[in-house]
Amino acid sequence: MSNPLILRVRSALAGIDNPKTGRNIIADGMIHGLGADDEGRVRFTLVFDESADREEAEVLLTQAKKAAGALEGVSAVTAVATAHGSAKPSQGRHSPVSQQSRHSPSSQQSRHSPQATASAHENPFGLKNKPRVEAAAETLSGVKSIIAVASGKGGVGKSTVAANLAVALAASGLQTGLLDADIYGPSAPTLFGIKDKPAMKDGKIQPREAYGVKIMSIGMLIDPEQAIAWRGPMVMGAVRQLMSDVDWGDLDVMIIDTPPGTGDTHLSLIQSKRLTGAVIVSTPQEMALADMRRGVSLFRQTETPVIGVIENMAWLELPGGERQYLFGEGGAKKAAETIGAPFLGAIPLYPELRQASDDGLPLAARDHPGADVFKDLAAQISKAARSH
Ligand SMILES: Nc1ncnc2c1ncn2[C@@H]1O[C@H](COP(=O)(O)OP(=O)(O)OP(=O)(O)O)[C@@H](O)[C@H]1O
Repeated sequence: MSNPLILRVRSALAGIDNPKTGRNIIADGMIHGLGADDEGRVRFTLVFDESADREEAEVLLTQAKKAAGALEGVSAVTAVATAHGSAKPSQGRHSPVSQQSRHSPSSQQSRHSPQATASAHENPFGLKNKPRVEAAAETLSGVKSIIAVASGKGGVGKSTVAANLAVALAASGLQTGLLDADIYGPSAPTLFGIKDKPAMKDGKIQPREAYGVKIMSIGMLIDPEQAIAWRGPMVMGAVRQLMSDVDWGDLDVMIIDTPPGTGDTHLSLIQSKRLTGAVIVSTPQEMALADMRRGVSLFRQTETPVIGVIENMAWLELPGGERQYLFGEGGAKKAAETIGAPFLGAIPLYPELRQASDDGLPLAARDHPGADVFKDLAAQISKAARSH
């Protein structure tokens, strides 16, 4: 989901320290949904802990906006600060730092109770009114297995992995769909080079098709900036409509790219009772691992099988063939063993993967060693999906 401008913004933001941890805000994983369009309009969300105070959030937000806005080629910056929910499954992941009542019982209730679907916000795409998420999922009767790709933390490459897995699954002969439900930072349009809006036919949204994968992204339906402030009922409505208003037809497997963390999207998917299982993507370093454990725990608590853990950006291969472990060696594998989740494999850091993603040409569809890595992961996932 990045382009050269995004990379420059990332490095400018990496110059801003979080006084609480002494690390920069990129290293702390606080920047989510970073995007930029051809006109140089940049957007991102700055995600804080629930414990962060409002003043501190506003200072960092101002600094971040200023740093991005000062870059050549940036015409506008839209950024908001949100609070990161705790890992408790009864809470959503994001709530605005500025919102006074974010812990109030009524806001908890409205997030996840079935009655929440009766909210006026339940129809975010402005389509016809729909029943609850469980019922919406019934319209996916032609879809044999549904796999959520999740990560505890942002920026670990979850969307890149989800997209390439979908391409590899399709290449293996399976009818495959990719539902990009990463509400706060949809990437599928960039990863597949899809620019235009999807067509409607007989009242249903038609998924796009690329590399044999049927693709629908929330980013094809709305401007991601609109979704930044969405909470429980809106998110639930969006997930429901991505399931029931899209003409998915018959699929062997549907991959769902979820937002980082554990929040309303995950709960909506779990409530749909259609998840075959979840795959967790993590980088090797400790901070990402702590979040990964929380993700695994949410799925386990709700009896959603954890198909396994994928370690991304595991190492960089040097020209002489040596491996450089930039984020530590084998951390995700060890963590998977500790928590008793299968380890599916490691994906190295491929500079070409980032380029391929920016160019809208998934690496899994190319003649590249990375394509074999995704092929192997896809084979394990489809085998596991058949057994669940
Ligand atoms: N194995 C890899 N090698 C090189 N670059 C990678 C790799 N995996 C991901 N990337 C790059 O890292 C960046 C972040 O990846 P991506 O957007 O998939 O992460 P994410 O976890 O989905 O992020 P978000 O939290 O914003 O949803 C992108 O520029 C992507 O191209």
